[in-house]
Amino acid sequence: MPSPIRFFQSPEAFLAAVPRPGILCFTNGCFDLIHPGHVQYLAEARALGDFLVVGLNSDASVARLKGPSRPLQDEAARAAILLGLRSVDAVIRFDEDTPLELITALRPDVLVKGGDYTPETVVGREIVEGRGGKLVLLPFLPGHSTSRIEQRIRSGRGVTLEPHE
Ligand SMILES: Nc1ncnc2c1ncn2[C@@H]1O[C@H](COP(=O)(O)OP(=O)(O)OP(=O)(O)O)[C@@H](O)[C@H]1O
Ligand SMILES: O=P(O)(O)O[C@@H]1O[C@H]([C@H](O)CO)[C@@H](O)[C@H](O)[C@@H]1O
Repeated sequence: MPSPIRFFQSPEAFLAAVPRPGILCFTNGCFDLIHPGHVQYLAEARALGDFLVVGLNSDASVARLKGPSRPLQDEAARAAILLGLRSVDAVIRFDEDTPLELITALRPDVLVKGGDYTPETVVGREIVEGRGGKLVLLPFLPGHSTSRIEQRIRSGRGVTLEPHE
């Protein structure tokens, strides 16, 4: 029996397919090259409720946000890798520059981002808190970023040759 489709192309498709869980947690991002910081924070995000939805930037959205060298993996691949994590229950693609429309439609109980953000820089915080939900910023795992991995690849220098900070 194939696993149920868990990569949705819109919030409407998700809402039509998935009964409202108890506590719905939501986070979003590009998730181009998954690293330990992603894995840790997504596991912690899932533990905040009963269901974790990840809003995933489309390829065009990532390119606008991170530059023409990105994404390094297309949205289908990025979604497949996220859905391979036990902590991720569903992925919803969004093509806009921000997940505001997605968050407005989804009405999550918990909005989650990593510690590289502040409450003032998290899109959707007012929507979620205005409906009685909460924003949670999870600890940032230092030394891990997709950009850093990309830089290593482009420089031809692996971790053993990386200048020590
Ligand atoms: N090291 C980390 N520890 C914890 N959370 C992280 C870490 N890096 C990114 N995140 C979180 O992962 C989500 C997706 O971020 P993103 O895909 O931009 O990762 P990134 O590694 O920062 O990528 P890039 O270097 O391209 O900006 C965001 O919510 C962000 O807060
Ligand atoms: O992967 P990123 O760059 O952490 O994800 C971005 O997050 C932005 C964030 O939600 C702002 O609070 C979002 O606007 C952007 O579209 C990316 O998802």
